[in-house]
Amino acid sequence: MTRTDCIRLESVGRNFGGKTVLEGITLAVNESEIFGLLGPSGSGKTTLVKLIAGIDEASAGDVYVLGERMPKLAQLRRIGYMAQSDALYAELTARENMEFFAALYGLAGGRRKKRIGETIELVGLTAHLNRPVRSYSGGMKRRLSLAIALLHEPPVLLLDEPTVGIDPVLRQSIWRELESLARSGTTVVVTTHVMDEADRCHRLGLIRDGRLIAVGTPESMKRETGSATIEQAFLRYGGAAG
Ligand SMILES: Nc1ncnc2c1ncn2[C@@H]1O[C@H](COP(=O)(O)OP(=O)(O)OP(=O)(O)O)[C@@H](O)[C@H]1O
Repeated sequence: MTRTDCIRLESVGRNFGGKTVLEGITLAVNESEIFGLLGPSGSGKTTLVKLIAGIDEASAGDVYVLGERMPKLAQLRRIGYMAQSDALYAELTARENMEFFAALYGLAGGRRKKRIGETIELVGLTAHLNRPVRSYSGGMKRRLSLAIALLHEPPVLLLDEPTVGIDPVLRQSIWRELESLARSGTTVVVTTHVMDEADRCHRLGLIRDGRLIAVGTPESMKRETGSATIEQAFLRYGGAAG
């Protein structure tokens, strides 16, 4: 099957002050792929996702999403981004939050209503739609943030630890949805610490100390390192912290 690059990073680096957080990242993510970023805490996963989302700008190299050099404001409508810390309005209800973001993404009328209903259902919050977000638990806020990232059916989904604080049953249904979205053409980049989630990704990028130390399918990574699990493969590639 011929597939095109959806996200392309060329020699990307990011420094904060004198500190190098990402260095020499070259990577292509295909259309319709679920690509997982795996790495220890502080290895640079969030920074990389923010560069792809166009929320932050690379200090070196180039980032392209759907052929456009990032950052680019007009890409907002083509990207669904779920940050690690929830960007929600606590005093507004879930519905009001969703209405706000739907308007920002240019969703109107019947489509807006339909998408709010569909995405809130997916994350299991339909019964809580009219409650103010300040009364939500941490896991409920994560779920609402995920629903918002999915609202406008973006061709590119960037999810930073989307299932933290979400129970295993709901986590399964969210993964099934991500797989179904990918089958219908959505490109998904997801950061995770959860090894069984890593196994569900089509390909993985292992990050350590701001560098991409390996890229491949979960199976090829296990085979190449003679490992039974992704965790073991990661350690054999040199992913151990410290
Ligand atoms: N705005 C910033 N200014 C200075 N340093 C930063 C900034 N943002 C990130 N960093 C540093 O960059 C490094 C990578 O952080 P990042 O959040 O990308 O890691 P991560 O792999 O996503 O970690 P975690 O899994 O804990 O979320 C860390 O050392 C962090 O302190």
